[in-house]
Amino acid sequence: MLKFQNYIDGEWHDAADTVDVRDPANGELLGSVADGGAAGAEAAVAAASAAFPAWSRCTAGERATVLKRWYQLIVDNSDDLALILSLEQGKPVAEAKGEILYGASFIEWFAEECRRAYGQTIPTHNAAMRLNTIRQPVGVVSCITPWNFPNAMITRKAGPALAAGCTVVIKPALETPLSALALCQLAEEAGLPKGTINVVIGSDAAGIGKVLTQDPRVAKFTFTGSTAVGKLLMSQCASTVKKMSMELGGNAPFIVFDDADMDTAISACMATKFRNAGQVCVATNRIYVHESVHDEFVEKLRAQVAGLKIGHATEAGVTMGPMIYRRAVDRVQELVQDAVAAGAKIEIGGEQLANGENYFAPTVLTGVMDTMRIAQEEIFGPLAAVQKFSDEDEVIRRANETPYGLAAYVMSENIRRANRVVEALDYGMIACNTGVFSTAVAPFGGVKESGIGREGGVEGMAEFYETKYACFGV
Ligand SMILES: NC(=O)c1ccc[n+]([C@@H]2O[C@H](COP(=O)([O-])OP(=O)(O)OC[C@H]3O[C@@H](n4cnc5c(N)ncnc54)[C@H](O)[C@@H]3O)[C@@H](O)[C@H]2O)c1
Ligand SMILES: O=C[C@H](O)CS(=O)(=O)O
Repeated sequence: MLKFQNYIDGEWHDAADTVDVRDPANGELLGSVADGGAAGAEAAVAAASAAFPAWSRCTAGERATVLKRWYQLIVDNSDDLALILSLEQGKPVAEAKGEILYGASFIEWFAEECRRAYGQTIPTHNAAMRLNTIRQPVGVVSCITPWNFPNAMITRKAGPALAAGCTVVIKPALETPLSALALCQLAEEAGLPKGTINVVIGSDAAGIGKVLTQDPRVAKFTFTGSTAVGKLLMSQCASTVKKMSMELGGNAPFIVFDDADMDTAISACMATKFRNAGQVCVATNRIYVHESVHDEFVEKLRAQVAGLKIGHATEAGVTMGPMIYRRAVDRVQELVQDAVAAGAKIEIGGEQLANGENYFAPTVLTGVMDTMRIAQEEIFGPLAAVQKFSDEDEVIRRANETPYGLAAYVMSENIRRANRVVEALDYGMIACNTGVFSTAVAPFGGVKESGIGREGGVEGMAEFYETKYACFGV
């Protein structure tokens, strides 16, 4: 059986115990990984702390050179990385390849951006003083990441952190550790100095989390995952007043106005709803369709959903794989049953599939209401919940009636309406007439209970610096 280790201080470490990694499509054992636990996290923080002085003293150009080598190695090995990702997470290989290249783009872009970490000379308020600011890396950054994008959610943090001169400790999800370890293998080959990047795997997520959120040597904690866990980890960071960034849950509205281009709306809805079997933080969660175009939309969406090819990630032409584990399937089934019991109608799907215990049929429900669980909760599965609306003010009010505020989607060919609605929606990111908008060059993140801070763009670079103000008496 394949055995994998934790990567700490530039070395590969075994542990007394191991955790199994399985293919969610069929339960096949892919290998076992050393269970590093809290002790591993302590060692990783110590390594990152020891490596920080030298790495932060490198010039931006020196860091950029190493990071660009890492980027190129990821691109050169993207087929292998995609296969590893698909086997442990379940998404079709083509989607996994897209994630690998998307993830690599954060390393490439921030390797360049760190050269522009400018300070300021400030016009003085007092002739006897000279004022300026400098930007310095915050220090050791601890990261906890989810299973749904096991490569890109790491590089979206490690890219800017390392570029800024920080060092990182990463705890990936237990379901998908292999992608993180493969990134370390390539980081080592690229020449990232020992201790700059560390990955600790463990079944004791809470114990590892306490180290990563409470060790005084950690300057910043960055988390991507559910809002519930994010709130817990935020509270744990308070004891040492850590800088934090939180990329949390979503409940995205997808609004189709009567002046939408229907083919665009259908294509965007398919992309945002069924990518990764709906296990995406910015996945469409509530579909609001103007009453005048509702039936046409449902008929066309249903036809597209019927065309999805379900199967194993490595099977040619497969466009949707399994969900990550059984309890996720059971929860989607519960949401369907709750909605149907309250009057919703199953247009297609609505049941588990015979492909395997983690497969749920891509599903379209109509007659959904905002009061149903399916509209109140993050679905995180291949379940499209459609409801009607009558006018713009009504749908904006309904779309905003959620504690979440990550992503929203507006389908309209009317530029004036699109601008009005973008300004009125309480979300961190809004896509108009498109379904996939995430990029390294723009700030990704949410408001309200969807998170704090941004990843990507100049805002994403700033997350890993402190701005120091210096005042000189002359
Ligand atoms: N906003 C974003 O960018 C974004 C991106 C991806 C996923 N997500 C969200 O993540 C959720 C799905 O991912 P998930 O099921 O892995 O989320 P999760 O919150 O259950 O787990 C996320 C990570 O936290 C760890 N974890 C869980 N409990 C912990 C604890 N007590 N202490 C320390 N670590 C702990 C897990 O092991 C995993 O590594 C969804 O809500 C989705 O919206 C958000
Ligand atoms: O689910 C989490 C990811 O952030 C989605 S995306 O690939 O960045 O759009």
